[in-house]
Amino acid sequence: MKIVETRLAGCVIIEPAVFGDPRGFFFESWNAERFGQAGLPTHFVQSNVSHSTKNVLRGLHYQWPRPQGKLVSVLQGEVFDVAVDLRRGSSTFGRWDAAVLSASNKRQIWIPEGFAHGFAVLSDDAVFSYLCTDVYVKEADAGIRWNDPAIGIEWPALSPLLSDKDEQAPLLSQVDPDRLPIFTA
Ligand SMILES: Cc1cn([C@H]2C[C@H](O)[C@@H](COP(=O)(O)OP(=O)(O)O[C@H]3O[C@H](C)C(=O)[C@H](O)[C@H]3O)O2)c(=O)[nH]c1=O
Repeated sequence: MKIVETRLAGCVIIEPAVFGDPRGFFFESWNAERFGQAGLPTHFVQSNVSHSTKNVLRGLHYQWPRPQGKLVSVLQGEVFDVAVDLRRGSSTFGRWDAAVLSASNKRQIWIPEGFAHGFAVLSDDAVFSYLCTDVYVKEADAGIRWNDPAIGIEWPALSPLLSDKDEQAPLLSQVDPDRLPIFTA
């Protein structure tokens, strides 16, 4: 397992050790002991799967209170995956980073609690799978606008298909600061 730092404090890309043979491949998508040794989470409480077609953009979502850390991966297709640090007090507050995750590159991203997360589908369709460190709490579900100029995410050229909720998401500047996560080292 290889860990690659991103521009965002605490957010890392994980390249699992992949074992190929004439039958196909095998890799551990999560191992509490190995993750613990790497300073990554050893406990998840919810696993999610979503299917999306080309140009679908889901995000940018976060949960506060009850923030969710997410270990995300792509089981089918390819996505442009984005994290934005929304933690008040973080050295990388308001900054974004992204990575292309695909079934073929098998890369994962660990997105700590307090980040907004989203992705855009680059392939014909994509199956997205992720583990969360807290459960979904509808009342705590929140989001910011995918194309907020103050954040300046450099999305691939696409005309995104968004949910109504995401279409209407606020700009970061429109969010009550008390509604934003707090950085905890
Ligand atoms: C997230 C979630 C949703 N739901 C229900 C609520 C809605 O009736 C339906 C679709 O929810 P939503 O449109 O919020 O789904 P996504 O747009 O895929 O949201 C996710 O997309 C971005 C990429 C994320 O990182 C979050 O995990 C999550 O916000 O599933 C649940 O029952 N449990 C859940 O954990």
